[in-house]
Amino acid sequence: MATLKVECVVKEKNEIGEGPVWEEKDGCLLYVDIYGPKINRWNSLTNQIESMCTETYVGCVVPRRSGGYVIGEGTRFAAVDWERRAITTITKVDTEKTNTRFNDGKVDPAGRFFAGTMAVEVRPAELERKQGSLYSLLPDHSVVKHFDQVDLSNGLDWSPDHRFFYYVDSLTYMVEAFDYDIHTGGVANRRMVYRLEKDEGIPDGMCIDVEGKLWLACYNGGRVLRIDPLTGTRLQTVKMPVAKITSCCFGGKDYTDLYVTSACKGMDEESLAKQPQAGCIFKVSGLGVKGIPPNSFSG
Ligand SMILES: O=C(O)[C@H](O)[C@@H](O)[C@H](O)[C@H](O)CO
Ligand SMILES: [Zn+2]
Repeated sequence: MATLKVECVVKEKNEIGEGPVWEEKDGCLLYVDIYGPKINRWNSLTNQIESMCTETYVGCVVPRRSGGYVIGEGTRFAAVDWERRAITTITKVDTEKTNTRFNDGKVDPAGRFFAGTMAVEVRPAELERKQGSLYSLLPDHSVVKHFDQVDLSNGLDWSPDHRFFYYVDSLTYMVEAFDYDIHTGGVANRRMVYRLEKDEGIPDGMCIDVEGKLWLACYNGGRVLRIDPLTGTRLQTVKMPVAKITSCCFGGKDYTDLYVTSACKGMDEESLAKQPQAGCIFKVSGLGVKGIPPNSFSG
């Protein structure tokens, strides 16, 4: 059995590091700093970081099958030409709202880009409630609104057999499941999977492994949890060296390493001194489990 190891690999701090995605072809980790606002790309072989500023808060970035990326930025879905460092609007959401922004997002196994919105925070986790919605951007660039009344749209992923969609609205302190129809891209039959315990903090980003178990980043909880969504039980707790853990994805050789993002926004000097790695990105190895390669937006 491999031994568990937690290493700080990206030492450049993010205000809110989020949305990690492994790019196998170049051995790179793609992620955003929501408040940078920036899209970043860390090369695991050279240890170099390439960055690109966005106009406003950027919640998520995903690869695009035809090249480049798609982002959920402010209230628009936009296309990124990484070589040219150019961003063009695809379409807007939340057009009737004035104070929302995209947060976490991910591509489903059929190439649809799912991303949710939330009210812009006054302080971390302090915001006008019920302002968010969950959307998907389809290959023809039309948008589906799946539901509204969301407080803080966050982690999402699909079961390996595509039958379930797992979702976090952070302020519910739960992980929830829906039945998923991979043919229509529709979600139905919402129910609770796991409720966080007090010291586990606020549920944030998450990803799934090949065994269909969820890896959940716990903001203010300083840990990542492995949860069995079918039984609703916590299988494992991985303690991290900083409290504000925001998201995770599998990457590296055969997708056996878990890359974990964190934040430092809103921390005072005293807690920053105690947690000098807040905002950095960590690699957890030796978990003995594999992740699933990320999907690319097909439009
Ligand atoms: O990373 C995110 O998803 C949010 O945009 C952040 O603001 C925090 O994680 C949130 O405040 C904690 O719940
Ligand atoms: Zn998040």
